[in-house]
Formats: sequence, C-alpha cells, structure tokens
Amino acid sequence: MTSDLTQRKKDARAAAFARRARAHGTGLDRAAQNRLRDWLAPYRGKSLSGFLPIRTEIDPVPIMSELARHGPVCVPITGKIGEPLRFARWTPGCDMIEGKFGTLSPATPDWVVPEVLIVPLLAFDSEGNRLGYGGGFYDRTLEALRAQRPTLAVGYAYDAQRVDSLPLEATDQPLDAIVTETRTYTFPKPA
Ligand SMILES: Nc1nc2c(c(=O)[nH]1)N(C=O)[C@@H](CNc1ccc(C(=O)N[C@@H](CCC(=O)O)C(=O)O)cc1)CN2
Ligand SMILES: Nc1ncnc2c1ncn2[C@@H]1O[C@H](COP(=O)(O)OP(=O)(O)OP(=O)(O)O)[C@@H](O)[C@H]1O
Repeated sequence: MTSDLTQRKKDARAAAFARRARAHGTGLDRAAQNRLRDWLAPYRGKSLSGFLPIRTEIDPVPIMSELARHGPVCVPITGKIGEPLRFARWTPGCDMIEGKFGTLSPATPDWVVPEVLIVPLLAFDSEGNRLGYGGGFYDRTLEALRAQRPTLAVGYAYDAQRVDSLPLEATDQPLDAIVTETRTYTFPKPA
C-alpha cells in the first residue's frame, strides 16, 4: 500500500472516530436495533456473528440476544495481525474473559463459522465500502469465508459515520447491506 493511501486512511479514521463519538450516547441505538432486527429476520436460525461493542461503537447486543434463541450466535476473536478472525459461540450472560484490543472473548471457546456477520466499522460510503480500525481483520475474514460459501455481511453504524467517499484498496471486502438508525442500505451484487 502506498504511503499516500496509508495517510489518507489514517486521516479518514481520525475524522470518523470523532463523528462516531458525537453520535454515540444520543439515543439512536434503539432505532438502529429495530432496523437490524428487520434486516436479519430472513436469516433467523443461520449462524450469526455479532460483536460486543468497544469505545463508541453502536450496540447490537439486544438483537444478538434475541437471535440466540433461534440459532447459534458468535463473536469475533482476534488472533495475530495478518490472520483472519475466528468466531466463538456467544450466549447472553456467558462467561467472558478479556481479549485483544479491549474486546471480550467467551471463556471457553466453542468455534463457529458464521454465515451472516454484523460488522463494526468506523466509516462507510453509500456503495457498501467500509473503513475499520486498520488491521484488515474483517477484510481477510470475509474473503476467506466467501471463498467457502455465500456469506452475508451487514455493516452496523450510526448514520453520522457515512462519508461521500473513502480511500479504498483492492483487498477491501464490500458489505451486502448497511443498517443505521435512519436507513437500511442494500447493495445488489454485480451480475
Ligand atoms: N467490538 C469490536 N470487536 C472486534 C472488532 C471491532 O472492530 N469491534 N474487530 C475489528 O477488526 C476485531 C478486533 N480488532 C481490532 C483491531 C484494532 C483495534 C484498535 O483499537 N486499534 C488501535 C491501534 C492498536 C495498535 O496498533 O496497537 C487503534 O485503532 O487505535 C481494535 C480492534 C474483532 N473484534
Ligand atoms: N485479504 C487480505 N490479504 C492481504 N492483505 C490484506 C487483506 N485484507 C486487508 N489486507 C491488508 O491489511 C491492511 C489493513 O487493511 P485495511 O486498512 O483495509 O483495514 P480495515 O478494513 O480498516 O480494518 P478491519 O478490517 O480490521 O476492520 C492493509 O495493508 C491491507 O492491504
């Protein structure tokens, strides 16, 4: 990756962090959760990855709890830089230990391969591109999962995290949909 692109991604991350922090804690999560529930309804019972929010991320946990009554729900476990994420079964209130980067991991991992993923992000554009924290973890993971079988990824964010354009690179994996508190964006696959 060129140093120019590295710098542009870094600047985009800093701006996105600030916008996300302003949206966080302003009462938007419930409306977003209602949209997320609706978007996920057709996939009820399929293995689902959620995430346990860190910092100022929007909170998907109430919807993960509801769907855990219908099928396996898991959360991402971060390994080494350069390795894809793995996913451990999660149930509401299960024993957790501290993982990497301030995340939590189930204490006794029961590995799951998700078919549908709720993906955290810093910024997105209206074409389904996303910017994360910069580890390339979700990009590597979605690439590997999609090479095995059809896998759906829904970005979950505050609408304030949308930008007109993002610095992109070839390894960025597109999202199938993005749910915010005010909109559900869907991106048809090119034929
Ligand atoms: N809630 C949640 N869980 C998640 C992610 C996430 O974005 N959100 N991940 C999504 O991939 C994975 C964890 N990856 C992460 C990667 C980097 C940082 C982070 O804070 N990076 C620092 C720099 C760290 C360093 O270089 O030492 C930073 O951005 O300031 C956090 C999570 C899996 N679990
Ligand atoms: N499938 C892949 N194979 C090899 N390198 C990759 C792959 N996906 C991403 N990378 C590399 O990982 C680095 C970080 O990627 P990027 O900046 O897109 O992370 P991100 O999408 O912001 O973070 P994350 O996916 O962890 O939330 C980049 O140098 C990128 O080229």
